[in-house]
Amino acid sequence: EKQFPDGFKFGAATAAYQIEGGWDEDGKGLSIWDNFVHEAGNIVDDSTGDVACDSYHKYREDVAILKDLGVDIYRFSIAWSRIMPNGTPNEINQAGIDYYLNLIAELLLHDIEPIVTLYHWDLPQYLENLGGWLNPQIADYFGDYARVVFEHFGPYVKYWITLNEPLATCLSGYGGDSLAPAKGLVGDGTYQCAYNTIKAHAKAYRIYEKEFKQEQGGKVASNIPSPMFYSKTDSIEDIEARERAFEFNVGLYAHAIYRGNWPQIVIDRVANRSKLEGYSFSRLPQFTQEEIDYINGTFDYLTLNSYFSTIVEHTEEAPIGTPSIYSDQSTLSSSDPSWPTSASSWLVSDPPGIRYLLNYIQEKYNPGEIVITENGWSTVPGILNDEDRVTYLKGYLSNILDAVVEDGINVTGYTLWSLLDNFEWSQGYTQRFGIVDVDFESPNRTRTYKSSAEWYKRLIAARQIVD
Ligand SMILES: CCCCCCCCCCCCC/C=C/[C@@H](O)[C@@H](N)CO[C@@H]1O[C@H](CO)[C@H](O)[C@H](O)[C@H]1O
Repeated sequence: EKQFPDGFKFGAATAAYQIEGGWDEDGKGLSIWDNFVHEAGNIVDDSTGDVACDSYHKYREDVAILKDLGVDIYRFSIAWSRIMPNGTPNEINQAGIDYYLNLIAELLLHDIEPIVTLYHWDLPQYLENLGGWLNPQIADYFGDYARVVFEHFGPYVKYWITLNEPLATCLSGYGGDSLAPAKGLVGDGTYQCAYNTIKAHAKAYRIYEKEFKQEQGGKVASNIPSPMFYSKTDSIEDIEARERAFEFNVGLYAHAIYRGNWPQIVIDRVANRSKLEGYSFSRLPQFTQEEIDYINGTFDYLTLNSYFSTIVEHTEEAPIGTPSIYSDQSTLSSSDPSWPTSASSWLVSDPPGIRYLLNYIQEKYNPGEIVITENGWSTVPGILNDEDRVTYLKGYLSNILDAVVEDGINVTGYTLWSLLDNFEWSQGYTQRFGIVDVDFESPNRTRTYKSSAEWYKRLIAARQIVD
């Protein structure tokens, strides 16, 4: 049997808003998610993350579970407004700092390495009032936040992720309305947000590089979510459509960091359509040469979230009308009917896709090291015997193993999404991604292993795919 290499690290992932609760405790400030969930109609089951898994109080129990599973790494995020209530450095909340120091200490005590995300979608509301990710100064605010994080936690953390899935923030939060702050600015907002998130990431990277790296010796990267994109046919049109889909969804956030500037196809198409729409400038902001040089190369590794595959085909150019990133992109996406479906409309299982994708990403960005920071499966609530999740994970991990052993891709870690059932954003508690069930009806938020947790524990112990 093929073995995962010795240095390969297994783990699990969570995010602050989805598990912590304690939304207004001990001096924490409000985030855009605290406000979004309290507005009726935004979350399908009208639930909130006010308590969620109550990990703010139960983190020791979470770490005990991680220890029992035998993981090497745990990916979690810091809630910006828990340590800086309004997002600015003029007020630091010591109780928030202590919470994360205690969590990290508990992890290290059990030989579990933290991998820490600075921003997993919970922007301090005060910064949103200033324009959020559309405010050109947000990179400076993020830089100040990053500095506080590195100062306090840097001695204990070696792997940093600046922003989780900027694609989701920009496309669904500012371009669309399914994530907070639901701005719905599909033609302009997505690009301005992308521009600012890239500059914020680069700022944090450069601060670390200049002020902390020598002493702390850690690695910093942004986060890239990507499905495997297949072209529907071998026609030139569909192959080009597949490239466009990749560049408009992945390249928009990765190209400037790994190769310099936006992808050329995005520059050309948005400029062209903007002109036809009557704009005197491109809706895609331009990087100056100085910005390109500052951003290019701001990575020490690559973190990849990947769950599914999609089939892309060319579609006729949309008539000039309301500006939209979708018309700029001009592609259609579909699924293969043979791919098993989950409780989430977008999540289908295509295990070989992850191996193709890893090869594609390696060739395109040559990042040196890749950590898969999210991959997982959703079910409806209440299922402890989650055989479909085990089948999915087995297929994906087996293909990841082949990518490492057969293809020589330097994937050094894997943090499964998710350790616990948790608050699944606008889907509330209707979709469950945990390998550990959480009883959201009980005040104790009782945790119970699913079959997948038992299976993952055996896999980690064996360091090979197990039945
Ligand atoms: C990555 C998307 C590229 C778009 C390519 C077009 C293909 C069309 C299909 C559209 C589906 C879009 C919905 C995608 C959603 C996921 O990528 C997103 N939910 C992943 O975010 C992480 O998901 C976890 C489980 O949902 C978890 O909630 C975590 O917090 C997120 O980081």
